Amino acid sequence: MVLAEFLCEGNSSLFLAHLNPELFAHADQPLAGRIAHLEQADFGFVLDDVYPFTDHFSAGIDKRAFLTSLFVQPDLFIRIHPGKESRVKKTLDLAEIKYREISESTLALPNGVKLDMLFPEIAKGTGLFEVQDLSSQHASTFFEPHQYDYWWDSCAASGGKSLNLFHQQKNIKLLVTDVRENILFNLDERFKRAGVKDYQKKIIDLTKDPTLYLNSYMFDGIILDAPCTGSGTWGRSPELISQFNSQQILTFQGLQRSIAGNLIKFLKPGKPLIYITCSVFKEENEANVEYLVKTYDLKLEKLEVIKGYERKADSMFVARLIR
Ligand SMILES: C[S@@+](CC[C@H](N)C(=O)[O-])C[C@H]1O[C@@H](n2cnc3c(N)ncnc32)[C@H](O)[C@@H]1O
Repeated sequence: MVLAEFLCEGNSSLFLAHLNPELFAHADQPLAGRIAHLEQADFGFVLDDVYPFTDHFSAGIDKRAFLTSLFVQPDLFIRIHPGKESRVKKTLDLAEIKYREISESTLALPNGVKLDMLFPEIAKGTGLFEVQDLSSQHASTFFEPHQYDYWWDSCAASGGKSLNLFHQQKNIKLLVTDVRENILFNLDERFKRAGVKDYQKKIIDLTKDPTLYLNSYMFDGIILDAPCTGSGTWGRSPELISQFNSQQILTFQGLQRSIAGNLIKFLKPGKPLIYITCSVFKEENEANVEYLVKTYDLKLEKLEVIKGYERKADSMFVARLIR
């Protein structure tokens, strides 16, 4: 507990000042310095013990930077609906909320800001912004939809990625599916607020062949934002680290392969499958891309390990594969 206070709260911890004044004397250092201090001192602290799955990391992940980021609360990111930018920023300025402007429409807010109290009009159905992690917003730049395309968001949940798609290109047809009926009710609410009316919705378990539901549909793009370990998001929910067992990685890999395998025949030749995870494990990321390329003769156009840990955001993976 004392070590957690030292790492997460630093010299703002009165608890630490009271319980361990000796350690408190080092608490004004930056986080990297506090970690180094604990490693050298006699506390038995080993940074690797905090997240014992680093052998599974995707290529390019800086182990020490990633582990260090776990002691910092990620920011809360919003993506403002087109045309609503000045209205949202004015409300935040009036409430004296400090935010980082990532772009004209993307803001980073301190975690814990009560957006529903600041913007009560949202509860009445006014769409102003989407709460969406920065890395998730970045992954969506891989969509590149064209006018009049027909897209399928296959694991849509409450529709975060679909809304990105619509904001990139209004004139598309969209099918959203998920295995969970309830989450698609949330999608309806969210789409309504965002003014999106024209979409089709189906509840489908994609571990089974969906031909019965889709007949001869063919899509210009398919988004597979796959169920995954979520290992790139555990900075927001560190309790999940201790509950996780590395054998689960291959279970998710199997699920992701099975879902992907059931989608591909519905993709028009020459069109993209956008494969996304919020995992930092290579088995769910590069290894799956390699598998999909080999098994279904897809062409890898580009992929990216999105290093959210460098930007107080989640870490994710995205690949654009062409049939
Ligand atoms: C990472 S979430 C998707 C998040 C969403 N795309 C967004 O941007 O908010 C993965 C989704 O896959 C769905 N899922 C899990 N197993 C599935 C299956 N067998 N068939 C279809 N969807 C499934 C889950 O219900 C969950 O909503």
